[in-house]
Amino acid sequence: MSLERIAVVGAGAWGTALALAAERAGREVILWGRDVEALAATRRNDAHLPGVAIPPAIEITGTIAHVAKADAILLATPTQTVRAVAMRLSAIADGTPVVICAKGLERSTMFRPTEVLEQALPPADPAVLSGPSFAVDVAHGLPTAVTIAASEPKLAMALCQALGSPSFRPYAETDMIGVEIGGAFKNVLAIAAGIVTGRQLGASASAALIARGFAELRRIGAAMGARPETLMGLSGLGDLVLTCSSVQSRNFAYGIALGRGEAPALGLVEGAATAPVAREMARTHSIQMPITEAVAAIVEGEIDIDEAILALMSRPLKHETD
Ligand SMILES: NC(=O)C1=CN([C@@H]2O[C@H](COP(=O)(O)OP(=O)(O)OC[C@H]3O[C@@H](n4cnc5c(N)ncnc54)[C@H](O)[C@@H]3O)[C@@H](O)[C@H]2O)C=CC1
Ligand SMILES: O=C(CO)COP(=O)(O)O
Repeated sequence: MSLERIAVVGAGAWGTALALAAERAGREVILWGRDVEALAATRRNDAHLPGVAIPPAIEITGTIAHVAKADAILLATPTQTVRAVAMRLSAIADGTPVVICAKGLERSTMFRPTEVLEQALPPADPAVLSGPSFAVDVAHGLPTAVTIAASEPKLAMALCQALGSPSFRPYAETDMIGVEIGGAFKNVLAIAAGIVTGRQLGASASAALIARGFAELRRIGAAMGARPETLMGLSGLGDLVLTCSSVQSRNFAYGIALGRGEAPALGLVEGAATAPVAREMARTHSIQMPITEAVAAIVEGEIDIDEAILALMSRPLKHETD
């Protein structure tokens, strides 16, 4: 299977970075977005990726019908918009592989984005791309590794071959549930890690948060049918470490602001939208996820931060691996 023409849907930070990665991999690239007149004229996305030039070989378009030319579509808009965008694609994408590049869970249904896609765009062949990868790093061609999962191994490998280059290394996987759960839950945990940093609770607390957060991720992954090895990989542990330790992460930065008692900056914070869904999912599966519960309660304004920290530290003592 050869995927020569790649369309990227969504011209924000991640969509633009992925278009650049695909172009570097030698593909013919179409970047579709809303309101892309300025982007097409200047070939710069200064709002999202300052200082990055978009090569002329990338076709920038606001006409969704152009996406129909593609052999595969990378869907890189925020999670809560995946359904609406997939419905727009339904008029043009007939069985074309669609790769979800968003990280989160749909608030209204608790669905993973590939489940949304299966419902909103039934002929699409869903796949998912996730892992530790800041758009700015990918845009600048810094070495990055991600996971691409599709239920059909040949499709996962064809997508890796289409997008892989010396600076962008995708690994093929078939466990879409594990890859999506890792990407969605690490954002919630990154908010918690940001709160720890913003509250100046110390490096020991940060490390404990990551380890106990990872325990929660493995528990919910097992309940949802993810393979444990997937969560040990790039889209689980890898992305958890990245976003729980870098101020470049919007989720981590949002948590820092909360921890400092400041008003968080406006912008896309997927973990804030996903936290209440993650909590609901944990409760539905009777999984103990106290950090996730605390983040959901904080972002929903149900509890204050000091109360949440005290509650976490005062839980009944237990065996570590229970
Ligand atoms: N920025 C990053 O470093 C990375 C982001 N992601 C994920 O990619 C997804 C998108 O994030 P970013 O690109 O960073 O966000 P962004 O805020 O930079 O861009 C979002 C883009 O989506 C567009 N958009 C929103 N609703 C739309 C709709 N209904 N139809 C068409 N376009 C719409 C906006 O106009 C904007 O261009 C998120 O789920 C995020 O978690 C994943 C890996 C890295
Ligand atoms: O998913 C990301 C890096 O892998 C980007 O994280 P933020 O959305 O927190 O910026």
